[in-house]
Amino acid sequence: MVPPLFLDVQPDHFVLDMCAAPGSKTFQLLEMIHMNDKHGPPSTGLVVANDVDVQRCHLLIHQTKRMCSPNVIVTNHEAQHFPGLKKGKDATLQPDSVPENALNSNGDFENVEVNEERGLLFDRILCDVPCSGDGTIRKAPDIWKKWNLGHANGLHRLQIQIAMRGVALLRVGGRLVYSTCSLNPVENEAVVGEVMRRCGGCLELLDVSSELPELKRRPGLKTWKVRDKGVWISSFKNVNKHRAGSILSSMFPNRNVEDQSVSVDEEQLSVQEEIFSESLELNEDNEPQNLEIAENEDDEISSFPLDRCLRILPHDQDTGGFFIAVFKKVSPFKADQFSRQHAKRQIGPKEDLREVPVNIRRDTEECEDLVGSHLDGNESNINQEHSGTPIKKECDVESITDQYTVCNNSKQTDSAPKMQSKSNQARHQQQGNWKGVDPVFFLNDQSLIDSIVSFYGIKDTFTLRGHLITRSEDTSRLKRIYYVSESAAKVLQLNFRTGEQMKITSVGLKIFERQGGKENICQCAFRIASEGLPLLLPHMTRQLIRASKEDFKLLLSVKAAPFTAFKDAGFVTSLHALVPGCCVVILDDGQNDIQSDYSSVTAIGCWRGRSNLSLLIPKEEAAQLLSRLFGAGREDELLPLMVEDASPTLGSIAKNEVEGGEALEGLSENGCQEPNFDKSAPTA
Ligand SMILES: C[S@@+](CC[C@H](N)C(=O)[O-])C[C@H]1O[C@@H](n2cnc3c(N)ncnc32)[C@H](O)[C@@H]1O
Repeated sequence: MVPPLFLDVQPDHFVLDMCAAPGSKTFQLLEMIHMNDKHGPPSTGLVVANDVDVQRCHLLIHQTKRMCSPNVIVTNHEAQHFPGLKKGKDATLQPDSVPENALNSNGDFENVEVNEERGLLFDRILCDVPCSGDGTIRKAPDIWKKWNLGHANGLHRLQIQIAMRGVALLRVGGRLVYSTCSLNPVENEAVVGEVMRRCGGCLELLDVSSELPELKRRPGLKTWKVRDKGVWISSFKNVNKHRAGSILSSMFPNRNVEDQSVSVDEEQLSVQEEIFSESLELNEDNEPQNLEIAENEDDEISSFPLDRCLRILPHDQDTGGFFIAVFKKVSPFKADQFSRQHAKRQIGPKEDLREVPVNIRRDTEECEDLVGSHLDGNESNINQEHSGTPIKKECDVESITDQYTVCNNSKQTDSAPKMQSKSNQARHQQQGNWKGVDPVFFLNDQSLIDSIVSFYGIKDTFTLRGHLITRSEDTSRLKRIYYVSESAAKVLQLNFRTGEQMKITSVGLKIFERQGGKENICQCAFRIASEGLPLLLPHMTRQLIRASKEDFKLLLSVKAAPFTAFKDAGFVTSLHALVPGCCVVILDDGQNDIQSDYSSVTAIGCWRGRSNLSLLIPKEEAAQLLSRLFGAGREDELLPLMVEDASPTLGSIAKNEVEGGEALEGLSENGCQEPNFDKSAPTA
């Protein structure tokens, strides 16, 4: 997908994807963060993927899990109120949760660039905002049936809010991409123009004409009209005062009509007419009607270089239609850049009330937190279907403080009921059974960590302390342990220190799982989770074993086999040498230098019993691997062959072993199947 390609993401970047679900662009961003992992040190970057909709966050989690990345945090916030993680009075410290040597005298990680004073700023931000979706009509024709003008007009305000919050959270020098899959200028150029107007000189609209030269694009519009109630309106001054709450001055090319010095660009207008020629025949209810053009035709033209925006038209290269604008933040945002006077002169009556209190709060100090709130406090007729956004009432003007999170923070909401209605809170967090927020605790149990490190022989170069998190504080009942990158750990720490403003729905790569009921026969209570195996493998020095193709195939086919079933005598000897418990079997196909390049290694988590070896991966996964590696067909077609090949006594030996009390009980925690020798292997 195109918008992330204009972000120029590097592996050490902190990236925020503000409206991320279902997550196709998040996946791309993660790929970019990890692009050097195979041949260099692991990424120090981070992707924070956010969406307001809890159900859609599920999709997002599913999508990001495919990447098996410890460098991602999924959050559930209104993007326009995404928390800045600055120091708050409810901050709860977890001083013991990170190794002391990892902290500097301020209690931060060394070299940390996130801290309570500055909050969390991002190098790259993607604002793929909710939109009317009219650019996707070819692939989703239903949108056309439901489309009406109100969609775009209703979303305009929210789109500005989200983009402004993005600017506030962007580091100076950072890039922000604003994108929609709509071709309506009200959702596109109008938003870009308004954001630039509000940000003064702190934001540059980049000319990206030399980037992705193969992409056919059209320039952004500099002039357009706004349609409302069957009328095309060319200037805010022509808006009926009863409509001024819905048709905002920011929807027009130039708020400041007195400053108009440029004449109408006929070419631009004709492009717009072409795009909207169909809609000229329809009213808001999609019914044909006679067009009425507003009397006063003072067509406005934007003074911003909006032609630097990109319009991707479906027929240019057989794609959907979409819009992209690429910004660079060149200096910190100052409140006085969007002065009270300027605001009063240029905005409509309703906006006036909202913006003044914000702008007089801080005159000259850096005011990053304020930008996103300019338009808060007004009713919104957002179309929920297209945007995926619940229709909502924003915070009151009184609540616009520099603590955005007051409106969103679940902890604070109870004590500040006026700031966000309970029903609004519930809508965001309690869709379905899932509350939308997962507790996060750093794992501090050093003896537990030591037992894991020693059992798997984990090298010093792979630090676990400070990187392991859990969902429960009680380590005796702990079921799963997750690994987070240093970048994610920093942000989690900052989140604790600033009062857990960030509502986290998913973080960490599952790396260890408790061995259900096997503790008495195993020195280590935790086995390796398959998601975490690729990360851990290069750092393991024990419980590793290599199998020939033939033996690997056998293992995948039968899922559990006695040691005697394997052909390679060296493999059998190594099996005996392993400590009972979880181990990793690596496919030794003679082609890869396993020691130096783990990236293309095939390895699976297994259980080394007293005298048999069984898989610790789900049956389906084993079947897929079998088919991918060996082109093998269905399991039941394959099994007799394998058994014949392996040993005539395979089934009976395995069965006896189980009956003899070997612990091979269900591996339900990660969905693995309990080996069932009666079903899977014929007895001799
Ligand atoms: C255009 S889709 C994003 C598509 C996504 N970037 C991708 O590539 O898969 C817009 C998303 O914005 C979310 N959304 C709507 N309003 C939001 C808000 N106020 N804050 C954050 N997300 C919002 C919707 O739930 C929806 O998932």
